Amino acid sequence: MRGAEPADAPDEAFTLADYERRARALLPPAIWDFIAGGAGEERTLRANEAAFERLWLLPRVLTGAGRPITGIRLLGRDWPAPIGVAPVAYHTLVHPEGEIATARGAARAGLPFVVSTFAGTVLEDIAAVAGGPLWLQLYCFRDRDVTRRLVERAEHAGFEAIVLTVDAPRLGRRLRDVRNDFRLPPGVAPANISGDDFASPAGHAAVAFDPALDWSVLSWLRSVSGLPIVLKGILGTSDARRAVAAGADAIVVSNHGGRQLDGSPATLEMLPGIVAAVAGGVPVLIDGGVRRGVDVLACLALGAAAVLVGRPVLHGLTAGGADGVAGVLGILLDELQDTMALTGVDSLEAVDRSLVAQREQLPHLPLAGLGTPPLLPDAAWRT
Ligand SMILES: Cc1cc2nc3c(=O)[nH]c(=O)nc-3n(C[C@H](O)[C@H](O)[C@H](O)COP(=O)(O)O)c2cc1C
Ligand SMILES: CC(C)CC(=O)C(=O)O
Repeated sequence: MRGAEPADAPDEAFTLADYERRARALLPPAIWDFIAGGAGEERTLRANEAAFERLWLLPRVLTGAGRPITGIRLLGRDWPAPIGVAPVAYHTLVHPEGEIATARGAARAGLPFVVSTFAGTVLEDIAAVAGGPLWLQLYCFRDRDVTRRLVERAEHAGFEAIVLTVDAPRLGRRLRDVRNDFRLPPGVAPANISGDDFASPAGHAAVAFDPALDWSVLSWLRSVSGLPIVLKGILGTSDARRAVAAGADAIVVSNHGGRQLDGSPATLEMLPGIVAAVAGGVPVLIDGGVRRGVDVLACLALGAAAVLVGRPVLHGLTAGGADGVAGVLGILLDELQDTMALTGVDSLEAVDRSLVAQREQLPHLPLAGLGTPPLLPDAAWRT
């Protein structure tokens, strides 16, 4: 239960949870399930959000902090806030203008948009309305010509980075979709790749995705594009180190929103170890379960350079097209500013690990010592 919540879909949305309820009330159940669902028993899906419940922020008082400044610089570009739109397939499932409306909504905040390989609208059309950095998310297909053409088109259209998804040799077993025998509705299809039968996302991935990718894919990608390469789907420290050694320009700590390996840990739990392993070598982004400004600040306190947000953007798009996307991102940004002000910091450089504590590690709380393994093994807390 998140705060004072209305029982039904609210008329006005003040939180991302409000947008989620509105979207659920509007979408056909099988489409809702495709978006909301995860793999297997959805343990990882639940864990992503639950991990944030285990962290408290520790406010500092009388710090003299003024108006919060949320801007960051990443891969050579200024972002007005450390928040971007995660790559999500088929925005046309929930709104006829699909990614065009999403790009317009993100543009209002000037925030970046990572466009999926499976976008339902044309890359060049998205670029024409975008207002912040655009990155292309890439699935590497068995057919490297199809993959290469997609990268070349994106580069030509002004996309600024390639986000290679590395956690999907095939799709995870998403039981809601299996039970619903989920198919894309007529009129929803990828707009930037063609020739295959895309109706069943899992069936298509099984035949089209390269199931045997290895680290050499990075040098192949370098041979076809000069754009920065971001690896999305890193969850372990050794893979994070390997990514830096292999020349990745950034990584996204992600479990694909709990849609791939059910039983893998929450991204927030893995973040501190990965940040330590990477040791400043490349920026570390994170996605999975970010639903509030407090969650954004918690990720930054644990060393993330920025967060990506997936499902909430689709909820906004469902509820109100470009306005809804702008609404979702605007709420996150407002909440981040509130959180910074109330925590006593006015710039993101001032955000560090001393701002968070794992609730089980606070000795004076009744929950202390109940056996939950520490999220922050070497966490310092201030009392
Ligand atoms: C409906 C849906 C479609 C997705 N499509 C893609 C995709 O095409 N490529 C990709 O790398 N990740 C995809 N993802 C994963 C997201 O990029 C992201 O990792 C995840 O949604 C983050 O978690 P959140 O939804 O809790 O914010 C998808 C997620 C959802 C919910
Ligand atoms: C069409 C799918 C391959 C998109 C995806 O990555 C997902 O559903 O998680």
